[in-house]
Amino acid sequence: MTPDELKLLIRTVPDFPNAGIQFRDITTLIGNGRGLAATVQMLAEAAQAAGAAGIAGMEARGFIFGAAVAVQLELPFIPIRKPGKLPIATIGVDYALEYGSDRLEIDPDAIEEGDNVVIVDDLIATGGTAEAAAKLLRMAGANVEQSLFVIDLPDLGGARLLEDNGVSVFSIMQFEGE
Ligand SMILES: O=P(O)(O)OC[C@H]1O[C@H](OP(=O)(O)OP(=O)(O)O)[C@H](O)[C@@H]1O
Ligand SMILES: Nc1ncnc2[nH]cnc12
Repeated sequence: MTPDELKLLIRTVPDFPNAGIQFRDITTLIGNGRGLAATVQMLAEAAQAAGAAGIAGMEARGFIFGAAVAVQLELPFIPIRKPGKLPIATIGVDYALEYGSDRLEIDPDAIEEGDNVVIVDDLIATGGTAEAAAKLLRMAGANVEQSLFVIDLPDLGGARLLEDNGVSVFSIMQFEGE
């Protein structure tokens, strides 16, 4: 399947979770087996090209794609979790969302110093989540140079924010001015 065909599998829901937000829902993409497989394949090829030694994914939607990419490449998966979920002393970063704020935490021992870790998530909007993830992974010793997304919303400037932080951005599809 092509990126344009995959884009047709995304469901857009207006005014969710707040008025004015066009919610790009991946439920309909992952509900299509061929679509899910093609998406994971594209992300895995990009992760391999970036020389990934590990894949990090953000709870919850980033777990779907990140874990699948890690399995495909036989690489470790590093879960970046919402607060209070890990049963150990964590390191964490607070961040702002398109519709609210949150916090991400990881196991500080999950990464070997200097490991090339690639970030995978379903969507980049303001980039706040991915910027926080990159900061956390770097605090834990990772080398973070590449991030991969199924969807980019360029109007919200997240990709630019990440590039300004030294993290390249790859996305399969974009929703711009629509
Ligand atoms: O670029 P940003 O403006 O930071 O937004 C993108 C983030 O928002 C969504 O996650 P959400 O926090 O809604 O959580 P979920 O994966 O648990 O649904 C999405 O999965 C990204 O992680
Ligand atoms: N517009 C949007 N659609 C789906 N997930 C999102 N996360 C942040 N903004 C989003």
